[in-house]
Amino acid sequence: MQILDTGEVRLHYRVDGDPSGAPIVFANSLGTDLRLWDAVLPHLPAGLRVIRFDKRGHGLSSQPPAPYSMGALVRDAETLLDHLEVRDCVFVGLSIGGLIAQGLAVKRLDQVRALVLSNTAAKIGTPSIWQERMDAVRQSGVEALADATMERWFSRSFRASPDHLLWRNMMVRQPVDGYLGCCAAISGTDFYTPTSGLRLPTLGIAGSEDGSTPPDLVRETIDLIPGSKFELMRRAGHLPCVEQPVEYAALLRSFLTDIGHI
Ligand SMILES: O=C(O)CC1=CCC(=O)O1
Repeated sequence: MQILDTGEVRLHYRVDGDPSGAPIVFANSLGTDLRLWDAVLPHLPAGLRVIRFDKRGHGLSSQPPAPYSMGALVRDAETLLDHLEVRDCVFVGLSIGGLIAQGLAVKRLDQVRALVLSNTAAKIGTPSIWQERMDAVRQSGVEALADATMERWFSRSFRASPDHLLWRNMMVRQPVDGYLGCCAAISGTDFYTPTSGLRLPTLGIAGSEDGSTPPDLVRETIDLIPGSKFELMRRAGHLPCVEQPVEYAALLRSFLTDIGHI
């Protein structure tokens, strides 16, 4: 377990794989921690330096009081990558992790050479949707959202298996400030204009049963970046890396090969 104290927040991160390999960085979604990628890692090509972290207010990172700004979340990733002396990484961001990915690519092209925008968009939801969620959490805690969230996160077939309950547990154990803080950051983010200016290899991944960022929404964002590629994972929800880790890793492998990262 490793911790970086940025002065604003203590960030929990993990580095696996080959310390001198080509870097790949994973940023997870609202209500999940870096274990989101556990099942994908064993299926990644050998020789990568694999970096994961818990964004502020999630997992084992510290919990500054809500609200957070997207600028702060991007700065956390930037500070961690500077600390680890990462240049030219492939940054894989899922959902809010994909917003962080877009913000970081706009700011630090020296750190990011390619993007994987998974189950994300340039703008996710509307301020009124996020306000409703924040009100519910303030009143009744994160658990109040859990059942509805499972329907957005997972396909019908995955929800029929008890495995999805582990992810429900992960979600309800996230600190209230972390959850609220990230809702506020998402609510205040519209990256359509900056993302339209990005020129770097990009892979978009969507899940056919994603109730949070449906395929058309993901595609609309991916199409903002010329030359990008889009993959639809069938029978998967918002977290295809959990439901279909082998297939998800295969998409990453093929993208990494295409761009000459491995
Ligand atoms: O909870 C959800 O609906 C899924 C989600 C939206 C943004 C994010 O990071 O996760």
